[in-house]
Amino acid sequence: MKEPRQIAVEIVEQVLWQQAYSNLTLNKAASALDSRERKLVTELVYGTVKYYLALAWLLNQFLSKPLEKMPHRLQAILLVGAYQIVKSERIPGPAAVHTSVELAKKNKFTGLAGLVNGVLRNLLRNQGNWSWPDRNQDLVGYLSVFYSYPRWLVQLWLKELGEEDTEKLLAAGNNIPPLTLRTNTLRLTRAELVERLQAAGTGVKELSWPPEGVELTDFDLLTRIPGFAEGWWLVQDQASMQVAHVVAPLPGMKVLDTCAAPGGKTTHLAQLMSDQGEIVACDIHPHKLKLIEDNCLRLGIKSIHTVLQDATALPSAWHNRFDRVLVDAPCSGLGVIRRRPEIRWQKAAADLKSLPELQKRILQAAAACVAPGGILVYSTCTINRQENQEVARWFGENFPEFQLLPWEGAPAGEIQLLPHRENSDGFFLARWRKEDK
Ligand SMILES: C[S@@+](CC[C@H](N)C(=O)[O-])C[C@H]1O[C@@H](n2cnc3c(N)ncnc32)[C@H](O)[C@@H]1O
Repeated sequence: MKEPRQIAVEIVEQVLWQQAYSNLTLNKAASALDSRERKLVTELVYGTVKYYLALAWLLNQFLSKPLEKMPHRLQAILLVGAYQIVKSERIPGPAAVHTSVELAKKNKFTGLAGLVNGVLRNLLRNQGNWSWPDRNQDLVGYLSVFYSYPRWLVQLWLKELGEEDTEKLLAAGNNIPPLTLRTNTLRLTRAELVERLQAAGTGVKELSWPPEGVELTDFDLLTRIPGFAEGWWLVQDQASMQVAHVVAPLPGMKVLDTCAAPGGKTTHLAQLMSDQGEIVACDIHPHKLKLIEDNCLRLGIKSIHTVLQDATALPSAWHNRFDRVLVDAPCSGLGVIRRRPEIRWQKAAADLKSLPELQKRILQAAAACVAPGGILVYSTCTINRQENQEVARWFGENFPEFQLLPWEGAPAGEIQLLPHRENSDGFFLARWRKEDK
């Protein structure tokens, strides 16, 4: 059986240099660990991946050869060690140094164990005197290194949000997000869910909004929380839970969800419709349709049927047919960085370029499917004007038969939710009504 720090180092290596997802890789490793070990590995992986740039910057101050020139496994050992010294509040510095030296030896870097020892000891000794890029000389460099984000992303947000909001957003993206569940109100009420979770020893509290939302305050492993197989709940962020309420479908309606997998919002729509009516849930990837179907089965939903469909080319037979149409578009995901810290390293500015074109094509196809007097909602989980406000503006200019339709909290008919303001994921929503001919 491998020890937790060894597991953490291996996962960090896979996430930083082999494009692995931290949550999936962690889940796979987690089942073999006890609760204490799992918490440690989770903290080390998320913390090290998140603070990669800041930790590399600090390590490089005490290395004669750049960190980036070392083998990935050795870099991972040094980074995990540095994370424990720089950011972890519960691991004593000397223990972090000692365990990192042992890891270097176990991973066949015996000749470099002295270097690991020296660098981490130096880092520890200089606590309180670490130097960062000069904020006055190089604001982008400072924010990028201190908060550990790529330069292009800091530049993008500085341009869009200004210095104050950008700095708050960068800090919020490093916070540990709350774990929230949506009650499956087709099976039980929120009060019943809270009662049953508490009876099983899970710490839980009701969210002030939306009415189905609860936050887990104390739990061990998600899969051990009662009610998963019984379909009592689904994991969903508070911002994401807003979307179905903005779509606001009624029982008996015809609803089209153009980009529906894995089914978080589409199953929420079914709940709000008391599972009465018809929801057509499309996705372009066949394997993802299965995720929607599995969720429907677990949650006991019958009103959703899945269709393998490219949303840029929706069938003409669907034109003017749907009372509600949701476009929860493929996007850059910059609003969910606090949940998936590797997004910041695995994406590049160039990856964002083609998205607005795709989003516009989907919106255009979706607009044709809205029945007269029906409602169209556009949402993304990103913070990037080109994919959000710009796409919404383009739509408004090119589809005059649609009028922005405000809702409580969004008097302009569109809203950008920001993690540092709402303590939720970053989300964008816009809503229009099609004229009633
Ligand atoms: C943001 S996710 C949707 C999340 C989903 N609405 C939920 O709440 O669980 C975007 C989805 O769009 C799908 N997608 C990407 N391009 C598409 C296209 N051209 N047509 C239909 N679906 C597409 C992706 O496979 C992905 O599942």
